[in-house]
Amino acid sequence: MKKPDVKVVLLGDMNVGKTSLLHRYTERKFKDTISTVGGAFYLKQWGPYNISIWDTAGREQFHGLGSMYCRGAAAVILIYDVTNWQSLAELEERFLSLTDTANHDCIYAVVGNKADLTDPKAQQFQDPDETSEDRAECEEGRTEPQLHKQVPPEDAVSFYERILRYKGLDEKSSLPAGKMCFETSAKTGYNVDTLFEALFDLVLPSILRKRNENQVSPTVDLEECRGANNKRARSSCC
Ligand SMILES: Nc1nc2c(ncn2[C@@H]2O[C@H](COP(=O)(O)OP(=O)(O)OP(=O)(O)O)[C@@H](O)[C@H]2O)c(=O)[nH]1
Ligand SMILES: [Mg+2]
Repeated sequence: MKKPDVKVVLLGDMNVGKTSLLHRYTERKFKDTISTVGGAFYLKQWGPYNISIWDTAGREQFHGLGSMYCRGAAAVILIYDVTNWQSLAELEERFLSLTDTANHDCIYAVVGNKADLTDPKAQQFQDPDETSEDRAECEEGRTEPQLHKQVPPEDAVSFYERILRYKGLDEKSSLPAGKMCFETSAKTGYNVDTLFEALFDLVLPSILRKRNENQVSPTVDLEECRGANNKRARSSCC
């Protein structure tokens, strides 16, 4: 298996659509999901780089695993459901502290999913890479968005600003909220490529730094090491 250059982690409460977003991006379809157990990852080839995208479980019982999944992350996508205000509150109360193990220069995106339920633009969007069969299935029962958006975009922006404060980052020298807050629909594909690809571009410096560090760090010749250890072992046993 190829070695990932960087890690991107999806975090958020159960049912917000983390797995569906990953399916939409990687498989170009919206399919049935079952609540994630533990976590799972997908390896994405991005030009010459390999990016691992980690899908985590939102259920309370797996909460303890979150900080393990975030260890060494170059980007964390914090996902809420636009029709559920509590899912945004949970990001701050339960999930933000899990990112303490992420890289010091980790990038954060705040994503309101299920925009198709509230926004005609997101509802009418068509993923150009979706097969006609998958699209027909998705179109079934399509009606005008009827649900009330419980989370206005300004609340997501305020949350992003609080993330920067929590991380001790200066707002002026950090990526602006306007660039890091998204509304998506895993169901129609609205903004899904935009989200992942914007992040991949932004983690590029992290990838290059890591590759550089690997090049300059002294390499250890295992064969030579083994030889030396054998010699030492031999000499100590006599
Ligand atoms: N309308 C609509 N429904 C969605 C969207 N994304 C996900 N869903 C539905 O929301 C439910 C939960 O989706 P999942 O992707 O399993 O949610 P999750 O965040 O991975 O949940 P856990 O694995 O339990 O943490 C499923 O019924 C999905 O079909 C979306 O963009 N629009
Ligand atoms: Mg899931």
